[in-house]
Amino acid sequence: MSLPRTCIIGAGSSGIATAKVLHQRGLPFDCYEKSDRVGGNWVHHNKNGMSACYRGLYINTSKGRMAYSDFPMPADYPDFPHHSQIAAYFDRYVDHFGFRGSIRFETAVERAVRRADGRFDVTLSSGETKTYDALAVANGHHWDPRWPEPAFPGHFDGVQMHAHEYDEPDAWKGQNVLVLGMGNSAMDIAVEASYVAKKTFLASRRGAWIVPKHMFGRPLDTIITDARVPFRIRRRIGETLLAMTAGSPTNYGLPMPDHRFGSAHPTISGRILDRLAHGAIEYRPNIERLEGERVRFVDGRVEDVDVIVYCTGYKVTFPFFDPSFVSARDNDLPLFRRVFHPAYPNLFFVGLLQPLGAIMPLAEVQSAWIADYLLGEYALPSRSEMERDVAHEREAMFDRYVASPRHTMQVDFDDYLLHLDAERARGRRRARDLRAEGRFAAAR
Ligand SMILES: NC(=O)C1=CN([C@@H]2O[C@H](COP(=O)(O)OP(=O)(O)OC[C@H]3O[C@@H](n4cnc5c(N)ncnc54)[C@H](OP(=O)(O)O)[C@@H]3O)[C@@H](O)[C@H]2O)C=CC1
Repeated sequence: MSLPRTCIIGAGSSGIATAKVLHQRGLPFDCYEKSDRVGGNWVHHNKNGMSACYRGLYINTSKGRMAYSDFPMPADYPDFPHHSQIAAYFDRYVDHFGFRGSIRFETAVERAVRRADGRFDVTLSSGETKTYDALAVANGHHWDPRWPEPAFPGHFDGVQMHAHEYDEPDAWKGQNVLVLGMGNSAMDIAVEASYVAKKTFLASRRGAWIVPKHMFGRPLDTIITDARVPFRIRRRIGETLLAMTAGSPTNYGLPMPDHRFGSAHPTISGRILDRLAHGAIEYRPNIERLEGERVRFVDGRVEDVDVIVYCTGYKVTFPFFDPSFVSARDNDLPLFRRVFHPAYPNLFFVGLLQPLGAIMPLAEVQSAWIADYLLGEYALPSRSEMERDVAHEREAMFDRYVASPRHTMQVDFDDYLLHLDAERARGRRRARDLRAEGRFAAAR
């Protein structure tokens, strides 16, 4: 039997992980990338127009935690590398494993349609249409800006921009800048603004537990990670450590979060608390309305503002699918262990998750799992079993996390790896049993 041929959409950090695994395991594939180079979000001024990378971007997960398992980051890289180092690392990864020739650059997938026989017709920006046995979607989820919905009432005479457009703060010299949001974009942009702007305001609709990049001289993401320790214990340790170091967010003029530590995507910044403590950034609650050159906040205060930067997150979008086939309303796309679509077993999503940790090593293991499946070494559970598993996982996630479109695909890094390992082993046993019963082909 000939091996199935896969189309990989995107050569960012997830797409190249899939390409590398399929390449190494002898599975045929083509990877399409809109840009002229690999690296996706980590390529500053990426030609594909999709990168959210700004000049001063440093990753907030440590290099040991974000590297692929068999390709460490250079020893002379700092703990939290600059985007240029990360993009160079991805480039070297592709050349080291020798699969650049299977990536077609400056070629976008414009349409992907599942045929009656289950295969995919993929239409490219070149005008060609090619047919594939399987489709791996790795088009990223930090490129389609989410603006406040509904927009704030009133009108604003200054500049309004989304974090996705932000590059550097130089033009804000002498201006009043308002940064909205409590995620990592807001932290970085408010800090950068605070060095040049006349005044920098940070506003949000809820508080956050802001964690530093280091603790005890070690990257924070290497501490309290053991998946064998129950989450409630890890959470308590995290809360205790935070209380002993930064203390209450209210010490910095920030609101008390309406949730416990670990119930929101982590906000990581080694600098924001200092800038708040220096008075270089002032906190405000959410915007109530825009009033020309001023902004009114929900606590009734009004400030003169020249620039508003909406750091309000991103939409999960698949422009190549008909929305009636697959779409993620409010960023929600239920998937079996964040990879397999229960209704379409030859449709995979890679890196479509928000870990407490880095995506890259998870994308690598997801790809190995996909390769197991394509090679017939792994058999999926039945559709109803997958749906039950998905429902169970979602219930736990929605129970733990603050209700928000940013919390629809959260995973704990180490727990996820552990669970995926266990599922791969279960699927190998299923494949063996089905093969013994002579039913394996039907299952695929
Ligand atoms: N240095 C690094 O490595 C960086 C990494 N990142 C990563 O990129 C991803 C995206 O981060 P980011 O861009 O910060 O987006 P996030 O989705 O993480 O955060 C969006 C923020 O905007 C708020 N928000 C959304 N809609 C509204 C609204 N209508 N009114 C008021 N507030 C609103 C959210 O509040 P609520 O919680 O209430 O929904 C939240 O505080 C994350 O994975 C992040 O970790 C980003 C920047 C730097």
